[in-house]
Amino acid sequence: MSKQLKMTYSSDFLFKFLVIGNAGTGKSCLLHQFIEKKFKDDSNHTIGVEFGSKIINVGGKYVKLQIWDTAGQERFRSVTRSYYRGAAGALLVYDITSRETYNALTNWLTDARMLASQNIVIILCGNKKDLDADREVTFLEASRFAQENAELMFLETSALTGENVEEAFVQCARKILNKIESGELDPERMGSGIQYGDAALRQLRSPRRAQAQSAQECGC
Ligand SMILES: Nc1nc2c(ncn2[C@@H]2O[C@H](COP(=O)(O)OP(=O)(O)OP(=O)(O)O)[C@@H](O)[C@H]2O)c(=O)[nH]1
Repeated sequence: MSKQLKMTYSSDFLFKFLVIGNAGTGKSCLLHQFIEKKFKDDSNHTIGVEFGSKIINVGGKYVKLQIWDTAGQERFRSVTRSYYRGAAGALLVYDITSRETYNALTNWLTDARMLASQNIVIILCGNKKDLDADREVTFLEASRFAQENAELMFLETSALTGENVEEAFVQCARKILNKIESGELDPERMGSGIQYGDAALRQLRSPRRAQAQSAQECGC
């Protein structure tokens, strides 16, 4: 199968992802930039949740990300919280030009670990990196925050220029894959937020089919 076809039709894993953080930090724009490779310049507040999906190649494995972009506004919190369950990964977004969005990170982290899973893999994204002149949160303090909070991964991103957007999703997916490979995460555990994709299922099924065929052939 050609690489292009495999990208279109097959995946080894499916990961459920969340994008969380205060309203106006650029969550919908990050998702749009990731999927469409374009800046969404007419972005309105998200009502409840929106959905996007994309297949990425991580170290030779094809991973389908199913991404829930949640509304940051408090009035939607009860709806958005109901989508956290069983998420394997999350982008936790603040706006580098707004200290208020940075100060809210601890609450978002607590929610994610309580409602999704204690093992959820989170990457902290300081978005609007292009607005450096208006910066209210330094790179250094956010790096320290990330280190002090169970070693979150951390990147500054720009949904406007696209800088580090793909990297954020890929780094998060790579960490989940590493945890699967090391046995720390079990895709078969209920609520892991991970499923085998169609390519992996074909591989899992084919040895059995081969066994059944050889049993038939030998008549036992
Ligand atoms: N300069 C700049 N502006 C951005 C960037 N990302 C988003 N914005 C702007 O920030 C505003 C909010 O972006 P959204 O993506 O709608 O924010 P959100 O976090 O999804 O907001 P809610 O849906 O209310 O939670 C919009 O006016 C975007 O144009 C960025 O990287 N750079």
